[in-house]
Amino acid sequence: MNQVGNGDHAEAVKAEPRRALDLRGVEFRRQRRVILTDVNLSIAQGEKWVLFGPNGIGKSSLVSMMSTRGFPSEGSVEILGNRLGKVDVFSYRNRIGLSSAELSRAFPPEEDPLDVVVTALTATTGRWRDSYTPEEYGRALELMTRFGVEYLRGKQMFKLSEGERTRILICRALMADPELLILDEPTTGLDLGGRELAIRALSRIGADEGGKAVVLVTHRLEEIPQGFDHVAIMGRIEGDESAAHQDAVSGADPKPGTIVYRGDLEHGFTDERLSSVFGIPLHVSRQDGRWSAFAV
Ligand SMILES: Nc1ncnc2c1ncn2[C@@H]1O[C@H](COP(=O)(O)OP(=O)(O)OP(=O)(O)O)[C@@H](O)[C@H]1O
Repeated sequence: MNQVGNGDHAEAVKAEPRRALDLRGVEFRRQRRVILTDVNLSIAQGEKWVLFGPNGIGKSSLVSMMSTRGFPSEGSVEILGNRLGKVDVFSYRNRIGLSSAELSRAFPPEEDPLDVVVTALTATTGRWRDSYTPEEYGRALELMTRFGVEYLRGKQMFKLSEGERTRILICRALMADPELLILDEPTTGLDLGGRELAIRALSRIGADEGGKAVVLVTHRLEEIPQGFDHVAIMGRIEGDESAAHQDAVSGADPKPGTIVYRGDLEHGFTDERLSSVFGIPLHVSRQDGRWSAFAV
């Protein structure tokens, strides 16, 4: 926490809230294709954001940068005050909780799920020479119990079902009580009961007044937990005339993705915007705090 003396008080009142994430003019290119362009997003500590968009728009590419695993081709990414590329990512990676399909492939196949959870404390994927205290293992088990997977202790990661793996990764993401929590499609592979339990747990995280910033990535409206009040909606960039893009984008490639709306969730999900993003007429509704959309 910032310590401010009396003389600094007026300054502190005027100061902007601390940024958990700050992306400016980000472009992401792979194999001469522009995947993302002109991405600008600022997330303050404590804010709960949904990153929403259709398949293949670049959500996971964005997550790779937000979680220090990818690097922008242009622009800047600042994470918890650390500029990507300027500060050693290992000095702050353990302050970021991440759950993603890409991360799930990083663990040794025979790793004990309990170790997958506890190793979040050192931001490592594999228990080498690190040792953890009984209290730390206790917390890992407590999380596994909360997500109904305590019975997986002592098993091997490669034998887990997709839904079990997903739950273990959510536990891992929460283990180090991170300042920035990034959950990329955290309900993938969960059955109806598992999905609803996960959404309930995520709603509690959304309602948490603490300083944790959360980014929840999804392409399903009905999986947005209550308590999340900001949304960044991704869509394809219109009129992509720049010379750089003409060079880089081949005829068959889709236009680059970008953020077409950022702000409060309430005003983000309109029929018009979602119809445009998905290219099909949609009607959006909200009942008992849960969102849904259907083609009309
Ligand atoms: N390393 C890479 N090399 C080439 N193309 C890539 C690479 N990584 C991603 N892409 C392409 O970039 C686009 C965006 O992919 P990304 O996985 O970020 O989308 P997404 O929004 O997360 O999709 P989904 O909702 O289907 O998971 C896709 O067309 C994908 O094929």
